[in-house]
Amino acid sequence: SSPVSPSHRLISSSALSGAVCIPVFLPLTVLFLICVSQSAEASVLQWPPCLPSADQLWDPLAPTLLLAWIVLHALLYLLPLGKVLNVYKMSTWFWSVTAVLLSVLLALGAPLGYLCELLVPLAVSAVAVSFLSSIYLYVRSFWAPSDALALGGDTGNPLYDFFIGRELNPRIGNFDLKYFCELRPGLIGWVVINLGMLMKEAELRGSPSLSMILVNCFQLLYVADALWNEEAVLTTMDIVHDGFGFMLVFGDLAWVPFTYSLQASFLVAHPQSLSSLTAAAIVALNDTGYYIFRKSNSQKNQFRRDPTHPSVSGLETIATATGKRLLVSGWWGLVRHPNYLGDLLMALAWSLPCGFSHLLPYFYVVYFTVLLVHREARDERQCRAKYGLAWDAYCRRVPYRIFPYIY
Ligand SMILES: NC(=O)C1=CN([C@@H]2O[C@H](COP(=O)(O)OP(=O)(O)OC[C@H]3O[C@@H](n4cnc5c(N)ncnc54)[C@H](OP(=O)(O)O)[C@@H]3O)[C@@H](O)[C@H]2O)C=CC1
Ligand SMILES: CC(C)=CCC[C@@H](C)[C@H]1CC=C2C3=C(CC[C@@]21C)[C@@]1(C)CC[C@H](O)C(C)(C)[C@@H]1CC3
Repeated sequence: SSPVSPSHRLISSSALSGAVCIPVFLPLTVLFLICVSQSAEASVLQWPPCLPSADQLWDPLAPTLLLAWIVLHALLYLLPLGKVLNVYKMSTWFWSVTAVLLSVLLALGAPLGYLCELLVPLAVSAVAVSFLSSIYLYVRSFWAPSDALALGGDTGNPLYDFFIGRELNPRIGNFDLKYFCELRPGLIGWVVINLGMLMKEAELRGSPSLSMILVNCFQLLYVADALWNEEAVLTTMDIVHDGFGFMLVFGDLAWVPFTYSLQASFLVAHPQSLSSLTAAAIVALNDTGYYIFRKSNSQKNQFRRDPTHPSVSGLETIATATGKRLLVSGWWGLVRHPNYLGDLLMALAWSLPCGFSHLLPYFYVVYFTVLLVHREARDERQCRAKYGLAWDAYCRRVPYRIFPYIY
């Protein structure tokens, strides 16, 4: 007789091999990319590939700083301040606390530029914390009731379930682990690493370059926007559908801070000169991307919260069998994912200050295009299953997915 429970689903061999290879391949990719960004050649195509030597991997200061950083954010999250939505703590105020703390540290002369030397051991520590946290999440999921498990995260295959995550929203009391990790230590850590690179450049060359200032400002705007609009993260696929396993833990704690900061890390060792005119054009591109990203996300969020609100009540919609309506005019009538379009324009603007001499600063644009195209296909499948014929009607009415007249 088969020991497979009825809730267990069959997984393809390609999905299983992905779940086995990715936890090895992605951490190595992070170390490789940091190493390339700091090497003189900065070539991603160099053979043999650039990897840190064994003695570069470890510095006892790195895990100490990382754990202190995570604990600081957990304590700030636990403070009884800020609005609570369901069990989620909205704490925009806490962004200002972090900013004040950082300013005090800088005023006291904290050598933030030293983060540049610590990048590799910090990334190794973040990978170790990701593995340990994912093991904890996997084990504790066996005590969770079956309705707390993510669809698709309970296949019965330990490797796959460890990777995808069994439990949907693991919590310790009211402390939601997924929501905490998605928006706090990694995302804010990314901004701090950028700032460290800016300080390092100032130490080396007397002042930060225009390229470095642009990269820091663009990415700070992106992170501040995410924290300012933190309610919106509650409706993303990651929070609503995906289990909290290695993929998301590693994505939040290691991938985001250490690969999203590659442009800043590249600029420390590879200074670029930028004319004011080029800088102005890049700022215009980033602002256009941000405008599309913010307006389209806010339009959908407002419509989902209150379709009778004056800012969205005049928009054309189609009805679906679920009772929910779909927007077919405004931003969501331009393409089916206007928010991805804005995000991709910003991604390009973050790379352009690094010039055209190297591929590495464009890693983020390439990775992000692949991620969003894959995500769009996944969302499309879920929406078709949810809305059926109404979704097909929406697709006929708005034929392009991300880029008008192209894709
Ligand atoms: N920087 C990064 O690394 C990443 C950034 N992002 C960004 O995160 C943001 C959120 O992205 P994501 O969670 O993927 O998805 P979206 O915010 O695009 O949400 C998709 C959902 O919106 C609803 N929807 C789709 N079309 C319509 C319509 N016409 N009218 C009304 N509702 C509609 C559907 O849900 P329902 O109908 O159930 O409400 C659908 O499932 C994006 O801006 C993206 O760019 C995402 C991933 C990584
Ligand atoms: C290769 C790999 C490990 C992929 C894992 C994917 C994750 C890195 C991303 C999945 C969805 C994300 C979101 C954001 C960051 C990256 C991850 C975690 C996000 C927090 C960035 C800021 C945005 O404003 C956002 C809040 C909309 C966004 C939500 C999704």
